[in-house]
Amino acid sequence: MSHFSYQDGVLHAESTSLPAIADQFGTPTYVYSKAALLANFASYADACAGRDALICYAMKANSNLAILDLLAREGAGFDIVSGGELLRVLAAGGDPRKVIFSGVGKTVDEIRLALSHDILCFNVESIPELHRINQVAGEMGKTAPVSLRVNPNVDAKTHPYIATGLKANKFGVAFDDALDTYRAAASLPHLQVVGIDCHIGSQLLDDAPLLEALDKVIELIDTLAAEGLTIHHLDMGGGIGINYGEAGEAEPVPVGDYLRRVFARIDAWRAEKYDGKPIKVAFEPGRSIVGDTGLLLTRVEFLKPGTEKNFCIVDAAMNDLMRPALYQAWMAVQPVVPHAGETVTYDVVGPVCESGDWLARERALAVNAGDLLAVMQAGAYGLTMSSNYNTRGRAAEVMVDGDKVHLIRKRENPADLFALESVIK
Ligand SMILES: Cc1ncc(COP(=O)(O)O)c(C=O)c1O
Ligand SMILES: N[C@@H](CCCC[NH3+])C(=O)O
Repeated sequence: MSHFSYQDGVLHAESTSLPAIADQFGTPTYVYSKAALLANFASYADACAGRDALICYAMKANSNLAILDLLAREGAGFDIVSGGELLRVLAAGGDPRKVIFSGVGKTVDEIRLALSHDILCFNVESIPELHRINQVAGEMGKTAPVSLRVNPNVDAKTHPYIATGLKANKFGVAFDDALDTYRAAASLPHLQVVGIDCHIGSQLLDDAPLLEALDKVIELIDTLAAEGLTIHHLDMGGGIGINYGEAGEAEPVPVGDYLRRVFARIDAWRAEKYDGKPIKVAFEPGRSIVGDTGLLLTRVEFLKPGTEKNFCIVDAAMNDLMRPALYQAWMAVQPVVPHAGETVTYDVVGPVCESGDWLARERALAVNAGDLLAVMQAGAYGLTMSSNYNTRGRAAEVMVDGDKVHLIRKRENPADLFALESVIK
């Protein structure tokens, strides 16, 4: 069920009208639905019920403290990629013992911070990183729990910029080198090998590549077991996509179906080959938790007809939502109050000084200056990837809960943007 719907001809988030939000908070503003967020998390949690499983929300998708707090209260763990993200988890009251630390370039300070909070494990991506973690753990008198992120060389069949599991990608340890890398990890005194991880890419609509990766990972666990190395947790990464509403776009696999297939394979393998030994299963979903829970509310500034193209110039821009500029991503744009009128084909663009500053191309819209538009499915990789380019403050963020609206991030004002700068005296 969508938590964004037209009621009496006006687009609402739950039971709150978007024009009321624009009046109160201005535009551009990210608008999230609390009910949608909880429903998405529940689709993971329900499929994991009764199992030794952990859902580590990949907070890079949307790291607003209000979102982290709501998910932590539902029992979520977190997949982090920086010390800053760990500090956000702590600020939101999340449990560091449910934190998995991913990423190819963890610094000494970040490793120290993570060890001081006893995180669940480090997903390690190279041998030099193993040595660095071993050294820091030794200096702190600790043992660091590690998993290796293996790169199963599976084609995720997604946009090349967001595929991560191929040999040519910077991520993970090559599958063929995994055994040696595990041996290296096991030989280091301040590391404890606990798990295995893989993440092959994002916005996957079909789970076949994920299951193919799982089969390869299971094969590797068997090889490791034959060497006396027991794996206690298996991390499937994230990657399940959402429907962005483009014509002809395939439906994403339902989360529950995917998880059930993962568990079925793991159960069959454990019974047949792994002597029924326990294994915790972790998932790192990002987009499928928050993607369809948010939209970007923007107002039309000008209509600019042209000989080759017509432009609908809005007050949101690539700095607010860079997915279209960065990946040529297709995002749905809906009028907040649809009205009869001439339909014209527009490129919906922002005020930033770049030709790449567009949010949508070739869209048929009946629209006037001053109208509100909603860029849909903007809850993931929206505000977290935004910037201050052109000294534009980041958008406000609000969370709707029924007919209540909570401001969860104030709009940045220009003075905030240069507050850290100083002129040379
Ligand atoms: C290591 C890791 N885990 C999880 C995710 C979350 O992916 P998604 O938002 O596609 O679920 C990402 C981003 O692609 C990632 O790099
Ligand atoms: N940022 C990407 C997804 C990549 C996820 C990072 N591993 C997007 O907006 O689609």
